[in-house]
Amino acid sequence: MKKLFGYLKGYGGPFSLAIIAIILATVMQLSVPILIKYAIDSIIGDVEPGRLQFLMDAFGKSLGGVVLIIVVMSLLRGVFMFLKGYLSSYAAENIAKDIREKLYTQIQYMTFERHTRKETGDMVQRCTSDVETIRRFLGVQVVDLGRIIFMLGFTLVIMSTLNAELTLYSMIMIPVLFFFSYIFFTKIQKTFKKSDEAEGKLTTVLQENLSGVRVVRAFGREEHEIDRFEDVNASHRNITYKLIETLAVFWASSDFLTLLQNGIVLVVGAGMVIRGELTIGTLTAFITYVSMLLWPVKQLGRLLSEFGKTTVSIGRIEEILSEDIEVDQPNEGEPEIYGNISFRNVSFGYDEHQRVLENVSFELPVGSTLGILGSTGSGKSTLVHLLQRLYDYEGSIQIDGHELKDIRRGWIRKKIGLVLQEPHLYAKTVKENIGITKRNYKEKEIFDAAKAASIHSNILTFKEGYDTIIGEKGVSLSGGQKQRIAIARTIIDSDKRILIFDDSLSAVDTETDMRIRNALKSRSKDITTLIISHRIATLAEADNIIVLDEGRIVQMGTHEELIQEEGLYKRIWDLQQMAV
Ligand SMILES: Nc1ncnc2c1ncn2[C@@H]1O[C@H](COP(=O)(O)OP(=O)(O)OP(=O)(O)O)[C@@H](O)[C@H]1O
Repeated sequence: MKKLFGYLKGYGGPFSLAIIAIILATVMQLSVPILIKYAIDSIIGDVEPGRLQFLMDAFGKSLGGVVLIIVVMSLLRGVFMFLKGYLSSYAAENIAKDIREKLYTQIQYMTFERHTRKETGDMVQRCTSDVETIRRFLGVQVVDLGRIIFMLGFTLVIMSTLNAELTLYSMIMIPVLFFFSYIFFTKIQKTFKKSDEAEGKLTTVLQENLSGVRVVRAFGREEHEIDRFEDVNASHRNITYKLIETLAVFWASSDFLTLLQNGIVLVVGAGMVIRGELTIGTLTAFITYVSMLLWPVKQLGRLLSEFGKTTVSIGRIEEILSEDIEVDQPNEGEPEIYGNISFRNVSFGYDEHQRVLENVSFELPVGSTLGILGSTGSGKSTLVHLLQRLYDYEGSIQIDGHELKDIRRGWIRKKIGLVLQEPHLYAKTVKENIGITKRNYKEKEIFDAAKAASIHSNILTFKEGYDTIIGEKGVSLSGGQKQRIAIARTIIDSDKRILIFDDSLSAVDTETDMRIRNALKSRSKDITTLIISHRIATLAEADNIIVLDEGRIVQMGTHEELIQEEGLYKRIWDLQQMAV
């Protein structure tokens, strides 16, 4: 509740005006039965107007005058309802926009560790459906709450002025209806949560399938994928069905209670009319007012159930907003980075029970190249993650003598260029993709980077050259072309003092691989480079090579040294030599 009102901050003005507008609309609505009573009793019939003498003074016995005023009031009600809709939507849309922005910013700064633990589909759902639930609640229900309270109070006052005894009869069902709504609200909350989770799972499966479509086709997993989707789809259907069923039971039962209440008033009221204790006009007004009285009670139930759903959504959003984010500490600085790297007894595990790196130590002077070889899962990418300060580590990692933990994350990442094996390219032009890190790259800089990455001549063969759009709406690139564009995108940035190629030359042939490495070397002699590769030819020219096995360095040396000693390096070298 506190959180919900927190969201309203800054939009109190439009919300208050919306509530005033809806109260005025309700006044117009509630006045109509009084006018009808007057018309029936005092204009058509011959009953003394009593408290309604003021109507007699204003309209005399003119039915036309009363009808006219009913029309005017209905029009005014329409105007006030429009204002309420306009103002509350304005506030709710802005609040939803604010929440989305907050979430997006949080996601940008959330620690990498938290990111890897979250399912993408679920996150997308929290940023869309859950925000939508809050928007709907604030845009419709909160303002309705003002109307409900006012309507309930005002209807009761009018009714009791007309006839206190019949008012009591009209209230019999109120506690029943309210209690019923409350139980329903408690029950439905869990189902709403389950429904949200099922929707999240559905989105996750869909998202995974779309992004992994090539793997699915390659392994002929279509049927398995369809089965998997059918499972989550069926479970989503079942939960939603149960939800709708429960809601239907609620609406039907509450309608029954309302009708029952109408019946009670009609029977008791008719008896009173027969006994001459009530006029027909008052009974007519009462029947209308009973519906008006029970509507807010029922709405209160609905509001409570929507509130249940909204609290679940708020909880899911707050869960993301309260996740750990990368926060700069006061001791973290922005020292000049040249590129001397030193790992001393570095150990790390994604969880406490399993070490992924164990006592890793090596020195990498500025401008030199380190080759990293190791079987899958041996910790190569993890080592690179640590260098980017994505995780905390044990031991010491120093860059130019500064402990990595004391260097601001944003600063060190600005200085380190990382090319992944499967880079993510944007659905933009080739030129925009290469120059993504800065807006104002000159064409020559883009061409030079592309040339160094051995992709320039390829790009020129595309239909629109550097202006060709990459991705679904444009050209489909091969794995090697993607890798080379990603290399060009990384090396164009002259701020980078350290370059990391995480198996990012795997999809290019040996010759292109060599051409790229030579071009990089001649571009800048003082950039420190780390190359992870399964291909010995890619690593052979490195100044130093480490071989990782289950997180430990098991061999270290130059290519010439390593092919002399027995071990993984020589075994792979021999195998690759044989293949050649
Ligand atoms: N985010 C993560 N959370 C938990 N465990 C992880 C995470 N990332 C990697 N691991 C585990 O850490 C170990 C090392 O993974 P890493 O990706 O560093 O290996 P790698 O040598 O780069 O492998 P590959 O050559 O296949 O890329 C593996 O056992 C892997 O399952």
